[in-house]
Amino acid sequence: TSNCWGYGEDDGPFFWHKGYPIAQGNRQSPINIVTSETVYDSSLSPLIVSYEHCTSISISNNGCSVAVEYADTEQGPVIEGGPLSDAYRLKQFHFHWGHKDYHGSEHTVDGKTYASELHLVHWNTSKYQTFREAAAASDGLAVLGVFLEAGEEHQGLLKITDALNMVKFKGRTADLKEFNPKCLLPKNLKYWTYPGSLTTPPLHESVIWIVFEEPIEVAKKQMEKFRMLLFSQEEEDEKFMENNFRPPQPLKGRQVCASYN
Ligand SMILES: NS(=O)(=O)c1ccc(C(=O)N2CCN(Cc3ccccc3)C2)cc1
Ligand SMILES: [Zn+2]
Repeated sequence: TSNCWGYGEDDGPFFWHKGYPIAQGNRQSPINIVTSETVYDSSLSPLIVSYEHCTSISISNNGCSVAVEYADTEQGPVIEGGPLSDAYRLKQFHFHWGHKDYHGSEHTVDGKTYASELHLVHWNTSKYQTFREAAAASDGLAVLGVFLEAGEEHQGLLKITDALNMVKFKGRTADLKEFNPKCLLPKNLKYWTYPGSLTTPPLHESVIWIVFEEPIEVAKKQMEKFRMLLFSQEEEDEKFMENNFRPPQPLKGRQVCASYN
């Protein structure tokens, strides 16, 4: 899909509102999470992550990130509980990252930026027939956000970072079977949750965000492998894929709930 939007000086997040007016809507993502203003919500039940049956299909460079896709089957990996009233099935996960380790995440915490942010994208299969339909509905998607910071090598992520050289160019896809993303979640599943949007066009306000407080550690050399990916196709001028993050958007009166006190 040749997008007419990107992350450059002339097609980046500050221009997206021209093609997608919702960019200036009332529940846009990401946001800066001000921890002193989050509200502990004792009614939030524990998040239930059922990733046992994990049939990953492939890893692909879609020109704005690198994504691992999952089969759309009944017994696929699902999440429920927490702020969710229905079961949401995992469709794909992808990452956002910076030119250097000091920035790259989309959400920020008291202004702190992380090297990268992993998004596990799920859709409400109780209420909608397809991902595309759910992606346009106010309670259609639930995305888990995991912060990545530079530190120890992440064993679980090695299978992903070692596959990146197979999808260097935009439009490339490679097999990636049986990858279970449970290993990418932090030990502590304390989270913040708030109503938001897709952070890329079409920016639909259809996401219940669940952002884990605890980052996972990945090695600097693993982060560097993301930065050798390209936004561009094989024949085009080489444009390294980096800084593919949208900056924090206005909260517009929304409340961020904490799953813990
Ligand atoms: N960064 S993020 O987690 O917020 C995120 C970004 C993109 C997607 C995603 O898979 N798509 C966005 C919608 N698009 C398909 C589509 C649907 C309706 C209309 C047009 C196009 C694919 C999901 C989550
Ligand atoms: Zn994302």
